[in-house]
Amino acid sequence: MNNDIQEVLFDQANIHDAAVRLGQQITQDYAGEKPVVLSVLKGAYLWTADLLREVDLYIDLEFINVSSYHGGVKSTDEITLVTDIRSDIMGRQVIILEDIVDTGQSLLFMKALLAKRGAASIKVATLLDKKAGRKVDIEADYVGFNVRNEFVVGYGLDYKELYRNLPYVGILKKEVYTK
Ligand SMILES: O=P(O)(O)OC[C@H]1O[C@H](OP(=O)(O)OP(=O)(O)O)[C@H](O)[C@@H]1O
Ligand code: HPA
Ligand SMILES: [Mg+2]
Repeated sequence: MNNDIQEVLFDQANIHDAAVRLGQQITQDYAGEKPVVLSVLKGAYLWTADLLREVDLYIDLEFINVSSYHGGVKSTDEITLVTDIRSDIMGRQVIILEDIVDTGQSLLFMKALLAKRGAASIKVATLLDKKAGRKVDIEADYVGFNVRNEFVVGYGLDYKELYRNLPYVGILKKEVYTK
């Protein structure tokens, strides 16, 4: 599996530093509040575990599963709500946890859904921000790292459902998905 990686961009130590930095910011920004944290499956599973252990707040943790890439390297431009949340978010402060914001379409879909359901505020904490990939005008509030316009895998991010268990984020060799 490691042989399919062209370059390691962020290792475990880098990611831990980002979790500490963002965890402290979120703890300060939401002091005295009890936000709902919405983790976006599957990609955000490791980021959720690492970031939230650096957040010193009472939080409600919820999971939502939206899918756009369906395993490939390109957004299908069609967002599917695979599993919805069960709790009522009316009047709540919501923090969405993403592994990556790329075209921005998944995020736009979720923000619209949460706004329609009456969330009081919606912010986004993403490990990776691929600004060059954007197709819609949307930004994350908390960003671990900016990433260049390459297809990356690892630490939750997949290609054909594989590589999510790599302990780092790296660029997938092009030959893996062009052959
Ligand atoms: O900004 P976008 O272009 O919408 O891309 C970002 C989203 O796409 C990926 O999810 P994917 O659809 O691959 O589902 P997964 O998390 O289960 O892999 C990623 O985990 C983000 O949720
Ligand atoms: O670069 C990426 N890698 C894996 N999944 C993704 N989903 C959006 N962008 C990416
Ligand atoms: Mg994916």
